[in-house]
Amino acid sequence: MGVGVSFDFAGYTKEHIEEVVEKEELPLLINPKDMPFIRFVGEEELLEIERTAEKLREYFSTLVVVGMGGSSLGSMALHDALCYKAKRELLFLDNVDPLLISRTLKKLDLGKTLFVFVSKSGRTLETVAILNVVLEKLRNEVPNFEKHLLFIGDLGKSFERLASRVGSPFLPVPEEVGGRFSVFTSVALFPAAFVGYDIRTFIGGAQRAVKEAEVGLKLGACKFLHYLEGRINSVLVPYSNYLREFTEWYAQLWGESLGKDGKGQTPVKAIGTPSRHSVFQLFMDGPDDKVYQFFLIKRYPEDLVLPRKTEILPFLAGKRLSEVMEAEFKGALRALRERGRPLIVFEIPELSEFELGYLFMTYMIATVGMARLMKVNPYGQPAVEIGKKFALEELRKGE
Ligand SMILES: O=P(O)(O)OC[C@H]1O[C@](O)(CO)[C@@H](O)[C@@H]1O
Repeated sequence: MGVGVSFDFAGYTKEHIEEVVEKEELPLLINPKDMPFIRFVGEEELLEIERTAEKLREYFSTLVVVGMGGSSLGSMALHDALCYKAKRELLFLDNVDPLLISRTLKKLDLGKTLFVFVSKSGRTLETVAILNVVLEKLRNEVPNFEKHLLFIGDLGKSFERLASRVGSPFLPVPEEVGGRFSVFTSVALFPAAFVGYDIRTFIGGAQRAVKEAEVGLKLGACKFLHYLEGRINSVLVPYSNYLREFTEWYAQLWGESLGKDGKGQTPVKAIGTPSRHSVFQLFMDGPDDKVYQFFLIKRYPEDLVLPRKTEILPFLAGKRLSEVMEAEFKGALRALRERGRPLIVFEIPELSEFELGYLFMTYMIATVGMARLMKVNPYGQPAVEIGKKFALEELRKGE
């Protein structure tokens, strides 16, 4: 088990990257003060999450997670990758899009549905708006509506108070762990446990990544060197539809953590193989302003073999779809390499809890490492707050 990472430094040697890591003393960042997310949930808390999930699974077949940004993206990414083994339905409401909310609520069997509201601050506009719509509906349509609710958030904030007022369970998130770094807290662990994923193995993968923190730090250092060369875009190309949400999670992590003080590297998402037929022309022939991260799944949970005699392309006969995928992957790497484009390659043995834990944690470590090199604070998102304030002002007009 474990994720293989190889760097194709395009202009940099392995020694060069290691020199940056050493010179800037990045390994010193691996401590709970600089990286609060490496302090994993304790056994007691883990048991509480597991027990709550187990109990609620008896009554509910569907879980709807309502949360914005870091309060749902990690959970979504994990579920996207592991959905092939989910034992319950898991849905997400992460936008106030009226059509989305209305259609989702209409199709739910409310009697069998549990809603989990996730917000560290307990004040996020979108989450609170959806919460009120759902609450009203549950109050009108199901007996003991409070049994259909669970709240996750920071201790002492409004979600804890609301949970106690309505009599619903509440799971805390450590205050010092920011939303986009919270995938190893109740935020993502509870939904994962509810649908039947092995959250201990997921944490185990992350612990391995902390032990092998030099991988994450080198990832950060490598991307930083390319950033200095003018590579202001960071492209994620997973060869699997099931890592699409991982790229969304990554976009928040990389974007919100590093996009500060006029600096930043724009996260770009491009799923292999469809991206070959859309943006690859740009990747090959456009400006050299991107650093690429490719992800190959070595063993898919399900595979299909083509017939022994195929139409139109005879060389496909007897091949597995995963082989076609790998050929596409290798072809794309070779083409970009020949153009001198910088590549980082992840070989993921399989879509499993351990590998995902490793991947999430490696990227969080890389983010903090990169932030140190860029001299920005990876935590907080002051500029986001400005737009939030203006949106509230809009809503308060005419009060
Ligand atoms: O968990 P909360 O407080 O609802 O915040 C949701 C998201 O909003 C942000 O604060 C800003 O987008 C994110 O950093 C965070 O993950």
